[in-house]
Amino acid sequence: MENGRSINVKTGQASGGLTLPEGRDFDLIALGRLCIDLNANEINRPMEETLTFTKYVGGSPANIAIGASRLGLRTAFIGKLADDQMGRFIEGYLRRDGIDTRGVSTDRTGAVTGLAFTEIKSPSDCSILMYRDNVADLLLSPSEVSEELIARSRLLLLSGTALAASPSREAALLALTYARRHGTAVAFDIDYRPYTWKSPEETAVYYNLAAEKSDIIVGTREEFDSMERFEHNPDRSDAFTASKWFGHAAGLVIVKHGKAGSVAYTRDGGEHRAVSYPANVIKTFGAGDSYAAGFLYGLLSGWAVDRSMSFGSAAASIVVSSHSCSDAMPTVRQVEEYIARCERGEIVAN
Ligand SMILES: Nc1ncnc2c1ncn2[C@@H]1O[C@H](COP(=O)(O)OP(=O)(O)OP(=O)(O)O)[C@@H](O)[C@H]1O
Ligand SMILES: O=C(O)C[C@@H](O)[C@H](O)C(=O)CO
Repeated sequence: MENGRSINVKTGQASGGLTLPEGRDFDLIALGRLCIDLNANEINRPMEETLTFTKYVGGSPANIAIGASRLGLRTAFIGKLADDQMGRFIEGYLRRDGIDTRGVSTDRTGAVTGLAFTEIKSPSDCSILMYRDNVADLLLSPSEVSEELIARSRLLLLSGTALAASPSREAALLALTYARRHGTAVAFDIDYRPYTWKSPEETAVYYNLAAEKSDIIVGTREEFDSMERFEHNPDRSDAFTASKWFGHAAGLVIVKHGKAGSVAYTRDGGEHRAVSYPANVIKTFGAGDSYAAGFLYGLLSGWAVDRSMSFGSAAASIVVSSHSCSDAMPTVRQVEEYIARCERGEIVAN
């Protein structure tokens, strides 16, 4: 059965058997970094030749939270900001976007805001230069994680980079404990950023610890590979990956494959494949965050897995067709209009 651009290869329950709590004050609470993107204005050339940048709020979990809020989800954030102009810029942006920031604390030790300089050599050749020394986001401490906010939320979105260093690592693991204690669903976005970790072994150990307590795990094939260094999956099989996590708390495992689309496996045996929507791509990054926001919007709205994947895919096409990530996060109407335009053949991929 097809739903837009997703196909139920093996149908399970529409929701994949996943039950998200109802009757909470927040739909989604994100935990992780709040940073700044500096996207090159002179695109289609290396960063050595760029002179000017546009400043946006960045950080994968920040992008996802902004995307969720723009889609109408009641959204909160747990994180730590630098005590400087960048930190105040970010907090003001989140508040203006309707995101509850009472779980966001401010560092007083002189730590700084993480910067992501983005290089757009071509629509398909983009990279990110990240400055992450002494960043405030990794100083989030366990005592700054609000159990109450997590208990009042339907879903906790945990970004894997929060596990990269202490005390943020312990804060993230404590948030998972709170979520399990209060029946708050957990979506673990692997979000592997190599430069933030000391070794691949450390990455694998902590990612596996977090994933074992997660209901939904989403990542690229490469990100799942980084978690499987102690397993034998020579074919890099997505089905093998999913089956591993159904032996723990997971009910839903999504593997993203760039322009080729995505595949979702559910504990009840479902397998759903979604193709990407056409896009006039400016830059590829931001796809994962917008996909996650759109997909989680669908699940939290009670939609079936395949419909949620299709919606997330359309949101991703909108963001990769834009210069920014956070600013470009679409509303429901914008996603629906984009889908309609694609169905009328009005959008041609570059
Ligand atoms: N070039 C593209 N054109 C259209 N859709 C795309 C493109 N690249 C990615 N997408 C969509 O976005 C989804 C997630 O993209 P991807 O697999 O690149 O995740 P990611 O690597 O986490 O993204 P990011 O680059 O933001 O880190 C894909 O499943 C697809 O639906
Ligand atoms: O996640 C980061 O730190 C970088 C992001 O801010 C950037 O927008 C991106 O790469 C999104 O995928």
